[in-house]
Amino acid sequence: MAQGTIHDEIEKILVSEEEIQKKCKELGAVLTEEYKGKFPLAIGVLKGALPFMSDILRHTETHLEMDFMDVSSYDGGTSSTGEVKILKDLNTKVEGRDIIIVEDIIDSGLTLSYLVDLFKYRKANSIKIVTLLDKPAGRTANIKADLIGFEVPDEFVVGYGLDYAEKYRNLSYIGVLKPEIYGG
Ligand SMILES: O=P(O)(O)OC[C@H]1O[C@H](OP(=O)(O)OP(=O)(O)O)[C@H](O)[C@@H]1O
Ligand code: HPA
Repeated sequence: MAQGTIHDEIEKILVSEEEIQKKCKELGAVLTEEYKGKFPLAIGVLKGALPFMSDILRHTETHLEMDFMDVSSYDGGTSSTGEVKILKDLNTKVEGRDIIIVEDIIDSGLTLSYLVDLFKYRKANSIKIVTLLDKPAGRTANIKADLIGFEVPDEFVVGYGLDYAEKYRNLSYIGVLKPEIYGG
């Protein structure tokens, strides 16, 4: 990796670009099987899920519709505020639809449990959760994903959609920042 770039700010890589791409292919094939003959609504949770949504759905070989919701509970920091705010709602009706929620990470689980309750209330026919990362040690809400890419340890991770203070989303891998980056 080139010196003098954002890569210098990464202490270690937890999941490489190659591992992520291989997993997107595998998970896409699972979705292809599960939604054969159906027309699911894939909902990406902005902004973090954007790279994963793009990569996994390119390997999902069935008709599907895409929409996005922007919810936020981290306010740029490293711990959840505990309050989920809708910043942008869907343009699509959820009633009667088979929903695939695409997330980058389940940490406390608050974001997803809020969304699952919302889509149940809006009368979805079925709801499946697909997440690239699962951080079980962070969990406070009782929620599990149906499809998980990788389990990560109890550390704040960045890259491939995941940010710290809105930065690092453009890395092609998942890593942990050097401690001095949080210093100031
Ligand atoms: O399980 P939780 O503890 O709720 O954490 C997971 C959520 O937190 C992050 O989003 P954030 O609110 O930071 O918004 P962002 O995707 O725009 O960065 C992440 O992208 C998930 O959506
Ligand atoms: O570990 C994390 N990194 C970035 N964003 C997050 N949102 C929840 N957990 C995380």
